[in-house]
Amino acid sequence: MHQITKRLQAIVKVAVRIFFVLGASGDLAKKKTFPALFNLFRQGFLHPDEVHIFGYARTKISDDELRNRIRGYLINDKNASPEHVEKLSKFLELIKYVSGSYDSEEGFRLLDKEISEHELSKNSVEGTSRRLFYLALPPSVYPSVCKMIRNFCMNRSDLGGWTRIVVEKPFGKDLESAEQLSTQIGELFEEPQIYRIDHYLGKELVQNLLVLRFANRFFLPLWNRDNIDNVQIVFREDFGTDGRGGYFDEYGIIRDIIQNHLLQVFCLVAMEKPVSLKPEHIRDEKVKVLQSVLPIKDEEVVLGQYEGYRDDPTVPDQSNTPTFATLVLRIHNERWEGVPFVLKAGKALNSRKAEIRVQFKDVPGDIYKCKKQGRNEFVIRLQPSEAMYMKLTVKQPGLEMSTAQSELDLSYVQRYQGVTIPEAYERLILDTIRGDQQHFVRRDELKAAWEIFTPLLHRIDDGEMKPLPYQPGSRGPAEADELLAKAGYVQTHGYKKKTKTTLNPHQATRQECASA
Ligand SMILES: NC(=O)C1=CN([C@@H]2O[C@H](COP(=O)(O)OP(=O)(O)OC[C@H]3O[C@@H](n4cnc5c(N)ncnc54)[C@H](OP(=O)(O)O)[C@@H]3O)[C@@H](O)[C@H]2O)C=CC1
Ligand SMILES: O=C1O[C@H](COP(=O)(O)O)[C@@H](O)[C@H](O)[C@H]1O
Repeated sequence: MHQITKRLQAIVKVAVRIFFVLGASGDLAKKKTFPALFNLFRQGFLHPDEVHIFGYARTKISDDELRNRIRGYLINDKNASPEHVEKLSKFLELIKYVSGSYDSEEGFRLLDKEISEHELSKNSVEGTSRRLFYLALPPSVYPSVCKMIRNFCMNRSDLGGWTRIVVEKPFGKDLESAEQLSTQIGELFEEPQIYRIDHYLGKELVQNLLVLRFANRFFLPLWNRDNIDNVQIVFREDFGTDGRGGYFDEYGIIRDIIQNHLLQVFCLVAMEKPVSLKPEHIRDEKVKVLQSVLPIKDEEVVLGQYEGYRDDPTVPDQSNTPTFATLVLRIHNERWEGVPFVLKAGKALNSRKAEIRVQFKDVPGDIYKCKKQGRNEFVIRLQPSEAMYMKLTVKQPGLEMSTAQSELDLSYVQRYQGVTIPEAYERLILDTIRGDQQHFVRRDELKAAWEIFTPLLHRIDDGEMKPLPYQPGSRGPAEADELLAKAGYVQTHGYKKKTKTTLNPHQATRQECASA
């Protein structure tokens, strides 16, 4: 009886949440992890009486030195109100730093001792806190870190609480290494404790994809091979490897962006309707569509490397690593047979943009000769300036009966004025606290993703496929545009999307008519 009461007390009291940012001295921690935690704190999702944050890394610094390193990423000129400053100083007080290695008991025992002290100081029962370990670390140290957590830092599950780990991409380098990593981690933690984060799944418009597809009658009958000619999923950055050349050269653009971020978006665009919104039902459908992807053909791949990439001292002089790739995925199923999905990603290009472009087939029985105007397209811009718009043919306003391309435009900045769109990491960290794995990658999903790309990656690693040089600031190799055209994409010439003015719609129409 006494034992039961004690357990009940523990469960009732258990509210303490502890975040561990392992690799706290690194780039991701300061730019993304701590800012996301701060934003959650500011908005009241993390309560100062319940939460504590530990940074952990080998670098020998004090609590204050860590706080000073991250402070600049939590405040800026536009956001320095007295209220913000006060919240920031309260948040920084919650952070402590422990230094230790990633493969020895000492540091992790010290961490556990600190947690116990904290639990007791919060009048909670030792071992009962909810512990979230964020591995902001190179994947090479995941196995040893997970072992240390398992051996020395777990909550006592029979007393309540939980332990979860968040692991960052890249999860492995190919099918074999990813499976090996999954097995190593899987021997230490159950799948529901493992959160494989892909921050593209936390982006507002990526989260909107299933809503768009399955909550709108418009799209249900159109979303298939009968109506859609081709789909592009594009990521462009207008800067190079930016001090991360050493990391990047080991992975390349396919492992850095396409195998994870773009493939996740691809799944949401192409998968079938899940049985329900339960995370497992959604992830089941993602796995199915990945398993239906046909082997990638060499002639449907264009690789590039920007000129100057190898000037980075951390990049080998003979590097064969692509910084750009365009490739075609084809799905062998009833919905998508014959529809090319063109995935394109590149660094040091002419703009920074991520978008999905669904191009529809030509109108049959084209009495308006609108084929020459260009095809209908549905574009979902993930960033910058979230938007979705449909390019369509309309009557040109005026006395003449002529047609023109125009757009139905939902730009978030205009439609949702004053609404702050949360950062991807913020949303995903909140999911980990809530125990919602919908927007995280399941082990079998990861395996299916690597199955698609491993043969191609091995041919590139072996030097059998070579990247073409391209000018920084360009669109990438011209061959990529040729591949796109071969895949069936028809460029609309002479159309430019109109940005909205502040005029009311009536005035705008009159002005356009006047100038027409
Ligand atoms: N930076 C980014 O924008 C993004 C990063 N990621 C992923 O997040 C993870 C962390 O990335 P990032 O912060 O950039 O990485 P860093 O290179 O900055 O490494 C993070 C920390 O890990 C420790 N570390 C670095 N190299 C080693 C090593 N060889 N062995 C042991 N410890 C090491 C260092 O801490 P110390 O020496 O103090 O122990 C370092 O501060 C990676 O998996 C990366 O792929 C994912 C998306 C974006
Ligand atoms: O994971 C990564 O993503 C970033 C791009 O993220 P975004 O949210 O700014 O689009 C990329 O720069 C980096 O190379 C890659 O590792």
